Amino acid sequence: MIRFENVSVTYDGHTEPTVRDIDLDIPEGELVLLVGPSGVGKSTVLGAVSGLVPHFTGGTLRGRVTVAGRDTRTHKPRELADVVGTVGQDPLSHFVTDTVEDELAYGMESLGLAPEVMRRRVEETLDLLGLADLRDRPIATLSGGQQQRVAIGSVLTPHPQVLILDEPTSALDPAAAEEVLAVLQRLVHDLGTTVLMAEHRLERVIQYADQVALLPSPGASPVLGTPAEVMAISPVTPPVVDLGRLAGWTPLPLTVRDARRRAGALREQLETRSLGAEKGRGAVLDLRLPPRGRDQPQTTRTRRRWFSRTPQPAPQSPHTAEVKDLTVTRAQIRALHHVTLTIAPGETIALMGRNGAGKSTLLNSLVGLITPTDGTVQAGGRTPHRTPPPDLIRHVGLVPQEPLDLLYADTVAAECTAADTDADAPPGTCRDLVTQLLPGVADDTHPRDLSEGQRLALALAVVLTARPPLLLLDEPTRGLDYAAKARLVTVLRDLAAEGHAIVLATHDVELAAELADRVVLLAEGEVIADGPTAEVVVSSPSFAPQITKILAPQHWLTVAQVKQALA
Ligand SMILES: Nc1ncnc2c1ncn2[C@@H]1O[C@H](COP(=O)(O)OP(=O)(O)OP(=O)(O)O)[C@@H](O)[C@H]1O
Ligand SMILES: Nc1ncnc2c1ncn2[C@@H]1O[C@H](COP(=O)(O)OP(=O)(O)OP(=O)(O)O)[C@@H](O)[C@H]1O
Repeated sequence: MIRFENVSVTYDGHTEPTVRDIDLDIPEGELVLLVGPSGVGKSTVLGAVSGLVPHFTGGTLRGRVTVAGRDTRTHKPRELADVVGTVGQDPLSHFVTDTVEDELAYGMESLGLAPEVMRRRVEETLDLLGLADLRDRPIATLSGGQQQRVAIGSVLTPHPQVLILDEPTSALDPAAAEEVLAVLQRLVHDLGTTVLMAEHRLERVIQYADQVALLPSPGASPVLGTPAEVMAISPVTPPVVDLGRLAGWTPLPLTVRDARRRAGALREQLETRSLGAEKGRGAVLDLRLPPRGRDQPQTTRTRRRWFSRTPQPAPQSPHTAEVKDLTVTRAQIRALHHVTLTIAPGETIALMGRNGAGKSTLLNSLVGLITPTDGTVQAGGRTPHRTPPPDLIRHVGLVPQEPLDLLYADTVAAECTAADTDADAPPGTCRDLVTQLLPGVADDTHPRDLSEGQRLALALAVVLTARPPLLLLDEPTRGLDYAAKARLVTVLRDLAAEGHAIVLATHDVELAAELADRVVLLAEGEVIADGPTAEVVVSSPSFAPQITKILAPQHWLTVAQVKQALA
């Protein structure tokens, strides 16, 4: 159904091809997962199928890509629209209409489907993707995850033979991600739809894949095989596979269920190693990194420091930020309701909860982009929405869900120079941070042409240049591979050790397990849980990481903890 014959893509201004000599044959009715490190060319491969590469991106495509027999070099994306449905990494750039229902119908209208068919499919899709309550909503008022669901729904309604999805679950909460993947699997099984999907969070998707195509490194040929075959050699692997490797299990488990069946001996071993732990529980609290609260002596940290200067302390309050009784109503929609929260220096908080729960609204309130309807917000002793941005960036910085919202310059180098100037930081500060986060980002690249992961690294570096004592990150692992995520974790831990408070809104349960001291769970705009990570995630099946599920009833969170216990 999809065939690549000796395909190379060279973007304008690049001397070397981004992807090289790709031969790939994807049969009809299969769900194939495209995996590989950040920036390796996954979006480029997907774009070559939908025709966006090279028709919209520019550059040169050599070789031949055919979809359902049509050559994508001679057929523009418009001429493939009856066969291929595409969801890219940025749903907002897709939308052509203003409301949810219109958007779901749009693709079918362009194909001239009968009104009664359109009506039925819109209703089906609203139900399948949990969008019925939002049907009349303007798209601009939806949360990131709600928009991603609409974007997926809008390509499903015309029932294309081929679906091309670039990180379709990146903004979805864990339960919504499962729902969307189950819908895709049903299309594959019942309608014979062919799905090619790139996704970094393998823990969410690997069990749905018939085959996995791995791009191991830039310019290398793809390796196609069963999920188990590819995971055995892949540089990117989910926690369940990492645990399998650590425990020496063959074949490697791909699902929590597989791993639980094998985990008996490991659990026993861990039980005996977790000295002092009460029976039936692991030593998770003992083994976690020492709490990074403000009482921790900073001298215990030996890791290299990221910044030569220490962050400015909050002037009056012992807290970095305080939210009291905050209510935010936006266009008659109650986004937050009586939220009270204090954030201490050195603390890392994961803000979790379903799509639309109010996470971004809370972060935006802390950075002054939203004015409270009721209640108060203080950050660094200031009231954010009344503080001029040049002053505020030294107290609180937000890396938004869409990093491009923060980037204005034409090149990476110009963006970094501007960030150094705005923050009054030594020249080169921002550029060094970009390199540390994601090596290999070229100075003269336009931020728009960076891969998703590279853009995030740049936006994070821009914000960190001002060394704000309060750092806010909205869904920071979108587009990041496991290695980039590990580097992000290191950076954030170092910042926390220096006294920066960090709040991440995230659906990435593995990241929360790895990094957060504390989890605040929001539901429909209210705080429904606030406590130590181990307690909050372990008691919630949706938000528990893979290792917790595999080793329950013991309370382990990450492979690193298990490794440390076995050492
Ligand atoms: N339109 C473009 N012009 C120039 N370079 C581009 C363009 N699009 C992508 N690139 C470059 O090609 C490389 C591969 O990018 P691509 O987005 O395909 O990677 P990816 O594997 O999808 O990354 P991620 O996992 O971070 O989304 C990157 O170095 C990127 O900077
Ligand atoms: N501009 C807006 N106007 C009206 N309502 C809005 C607006 N932006 C967001 N909302 C609504 O406010 C609620 C909270 O949205 P918010 O973006 O804070 O959720 P979230 O928890 O960050 O979601 P996600 O996980 O999907 O990013 C949702 O019901 C959303 O639809």
